[in-house]
Amino acid sequence: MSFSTISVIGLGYIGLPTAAAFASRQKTVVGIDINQHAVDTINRGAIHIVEPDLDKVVKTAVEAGFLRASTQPVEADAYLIAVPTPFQGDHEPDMAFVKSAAESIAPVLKKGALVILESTSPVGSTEQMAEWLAALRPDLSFPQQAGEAADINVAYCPERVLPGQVMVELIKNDRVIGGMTPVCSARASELYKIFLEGECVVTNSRTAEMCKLTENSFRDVNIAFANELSLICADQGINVWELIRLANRHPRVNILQPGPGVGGHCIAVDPWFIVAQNPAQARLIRTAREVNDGKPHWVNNQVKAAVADSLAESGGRASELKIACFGLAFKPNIDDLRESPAMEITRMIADWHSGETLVVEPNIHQLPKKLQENCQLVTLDAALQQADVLVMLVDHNEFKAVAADKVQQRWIVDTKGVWR
Ligand SMILES: NC(=O)C1=CN([C@@H]2O[C@H](COP(=O)(O)OP(=O)(O)OC[C@H]3O[C@@H](n4cnc5c(N)ncnc54)[C@H](O)[C@@H]3O)[C@@H](O)[C@H]2O)C=CC1
Ligand SMILES: CC(=O)N[C@@H]1[C@@H](OP(=O)(O)OP(=O)(O)OC[C@H]2O[C@@H](n3ccc(=O)[nH]c3=O)[C@H](O)[C@@H]2O)O[C@H](C(=O)O)[C@@H](O)[C@@H]1O
Repeated sequence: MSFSTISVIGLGYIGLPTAAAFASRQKTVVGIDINQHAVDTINRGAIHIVEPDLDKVVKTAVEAGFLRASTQPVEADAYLIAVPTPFQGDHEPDMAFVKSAAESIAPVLKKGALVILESTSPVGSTEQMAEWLAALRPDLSFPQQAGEAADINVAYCPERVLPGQVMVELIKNDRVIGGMTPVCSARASELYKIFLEGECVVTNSRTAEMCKLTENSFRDVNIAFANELSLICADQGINVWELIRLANRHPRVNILQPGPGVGGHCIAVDPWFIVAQNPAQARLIRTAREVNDGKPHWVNNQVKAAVADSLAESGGRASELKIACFGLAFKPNIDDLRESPAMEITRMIADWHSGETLVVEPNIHQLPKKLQENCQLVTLDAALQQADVLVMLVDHNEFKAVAADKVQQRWIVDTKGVWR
């Protein structure tokens, strides 16, 4: 059965680009979201999130009548679920959004439909989702009971696009396709081939779930290695950036970059899904999370030490000393402040520092609420002129463009090796 109507459930950073990609290939796409503002914005041909080039694709698709958004699920040939999968409590996966998305489409499911879970999920989630659907639709057969002959096909197809490059990677990346049966995989591959230039690589749903978690855990563990090195080097009086540059000259060594910690809502979250399901085995993955989560506290202590040294030297008062934090985003050259270690560090500093805390973030126009009370958003030049202690948190291009010899301050805590 071909796909005339495709419905994407959850129109955020993943769902909206995916919906727009199908619509740009002249498929009728109905995007569903519980957020009325998102739905209204999309129906106006605009977007409610920041991602390069997404606005143009959405505008064209909406104007051409291929994409519309709604809060009400509709009958479709294929459903792609891209709702949040955060953690709760002691880093346990929270599957409530996936459950309610499944419950919302169950009444409109028709024989022959394909349901794909795209949300990053613990192993076994796709089978669980199929159970939820089956319980609500006893009139239809599902792969867990009927195998290849099922009325409904179900697959897990994780997304691996890099924020900031979504519109390119969505089309070009290879895609892991984890069907609950080979027929489910074949239909899911057929669906993605509508816009995909990368390859569809077929496996089962549990392996596909683990594959997504593995990719992000691999990166987290490798960043933790770099972050651990930065702590060791600080104690040993070694420049960690030079050290990594030298070590990476080895043909089989490729160390990532240390920083203020790991941010965003994926790499700092997904490894916990492996730990939650495999607490005894996932020792390295847990430790990597702890190393990366510990880095903001270490940076905060470095800033405290720099302030103490600066005051000891100048004999000045803490309340007269200005600290400038450079960058708030969770990584360079974006405006996304969610789960950002730079934000966390700035907030910690502003909490204990009795003098002014200046913030430079070229990608925003207003400080987030949490910082409005005791921080001040200033320009790069103003911060460089006024501050006594500099804290480099994000290697935005604007900061890298400032030559190190133009930075006069003696007290610099540089988590990205930009000026030190
Ligand atoms: N953002 C990223 O870079 C990547 C995210 N992922 C994964 O994709 C999934 C979605 O992430 P994002 O798009 O970033 O989240 P998001 O928060 O940007 O968007 C999720 C959307 O789902 C909507 N929603 C929540 N419950 C709903 C329901 N029951 N029915 C309809 N809509 C509902 C929300 O209102 C929101 O608009 C997560 O599992 C995430 O881990 C995977 C790869 C990359
Ligand atoms: C394995 C992998 O590269 N996963 C990607 C990742 O996107 P995300 O933007 O979160 O990743 P990122 O660029 O590594 O940044 C994560 C965090 O790690 C930090 N970071 C990154 C690289 C590095 O050498 N050092 C470092 O400290 C960044 O500053 C940031 O705070 O997670 C995405 C996701 O799953 O949401 C995934 O789709 C992307 O492909």
